[in-house]
Amino acid sequence: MDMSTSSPVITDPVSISPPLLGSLTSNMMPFSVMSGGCSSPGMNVSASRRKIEEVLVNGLLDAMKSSSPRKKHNLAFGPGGSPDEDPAYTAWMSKCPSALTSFKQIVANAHGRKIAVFLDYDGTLSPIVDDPDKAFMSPAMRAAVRNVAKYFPTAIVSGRSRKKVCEFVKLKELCYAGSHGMDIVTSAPEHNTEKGKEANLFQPALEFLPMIDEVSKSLLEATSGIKGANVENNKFCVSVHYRNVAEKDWKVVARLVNEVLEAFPRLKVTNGRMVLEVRPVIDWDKGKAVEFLLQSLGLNDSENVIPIYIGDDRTDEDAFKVLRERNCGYGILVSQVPKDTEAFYSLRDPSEVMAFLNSLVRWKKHSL
Ligand SMILES: O=P(O)(O)OC[C@H]1O[C@H](O[C@H]2O[C@H](CO)[C@@H](O)[C@H](O)[C@H]2O)[C@H](O)[C@@H](O)[C@@H]1O
Repeated sequence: MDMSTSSPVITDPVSISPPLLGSLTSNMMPFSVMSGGCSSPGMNVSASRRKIEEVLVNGLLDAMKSSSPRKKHNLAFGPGGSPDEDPAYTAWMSKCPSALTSFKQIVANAHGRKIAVFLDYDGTLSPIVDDPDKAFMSPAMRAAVRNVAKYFPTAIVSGRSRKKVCEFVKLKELCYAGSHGMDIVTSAPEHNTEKGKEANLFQPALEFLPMIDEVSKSLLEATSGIKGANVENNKFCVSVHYRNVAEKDWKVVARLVNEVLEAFPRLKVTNGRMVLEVRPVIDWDKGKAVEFLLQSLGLNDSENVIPIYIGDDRTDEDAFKVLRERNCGYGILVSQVPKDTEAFYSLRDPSEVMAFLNSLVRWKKHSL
């Protein structure tokens, strides 16, 4: 079932951990053996195991199907169509209004306080494209981000490796958190309010580096026969892209990822936009990365600092949640379809993100 069409509000699936398979199967073994009916207990064990594997693979497949409903909705609008024609989208906008039309409200609280800007990369600063190596940022967007960073402490928080996202963004005046926040450099000196502090490197999953290399190779090998599959090593996590894989083969992708992950109980799978993300099971995400950045940049004073986080993906929800729970700042979801979100506001696409960033700069210049 394609969940993207079953409900007007899309609930992003929770992470799926194939390593669960190990504990589930070992717990179930005695039951399978004792349940009898089959002459060989071994056969029962493997039948149970196969059943559980099937459940996990199907769970992964459901998550894959629901992870990128945009195309379908765009098609529904027809050529030149707009989300405004979709009543579900209009209803959702009343809960998660446009950050552009709500701009005055957003900055109303900011007088005398400091705004800090956090930006996701793919789907936020660059449009989603078929080839992950070609997700370039436009020069106009780069200029907008550069200007924002002149006036506000600014960080990119991406699922990409830090190196790759730096190569795309090409701006020195920012902080970068790559690998979903597992690789952070705080090096924007003019915004580091803790004077004299050296640029910091923070890598909470350092011990996983050899494991990630290994799993990346295994995934590459396992999926090499699937047309359109693409494995991207993001240093502390690995992306298995299926955007260009025929839908009939998605289950094979799910099965192969599941099989590879059986040998890596300390890794888990989450899903993004047409991508399965393999990462360490550590308690670290983009939300934790934002907290870390606020702390290390001397911006932890929730009375006087307003963090704004803009992102489009399931992984950005962790950051939106942190801001909501701290009761400080705003999450802004980039989406053209209604989604369950912890964000307060929304923007439709990277062009609206650019307009919002430019508005922030204009507002700041006026208020100086
Ligand atoms: O946290 P982000 O900066 O948003 O990174 C999340 C993933 O983004 C990239 O994949 C997504 O964008 C690709 C290019 O537009 C697209 O082809 C793919 O389908 C999307 O999932 C990146 O390639 C992944 O490694 C990141 O994890």
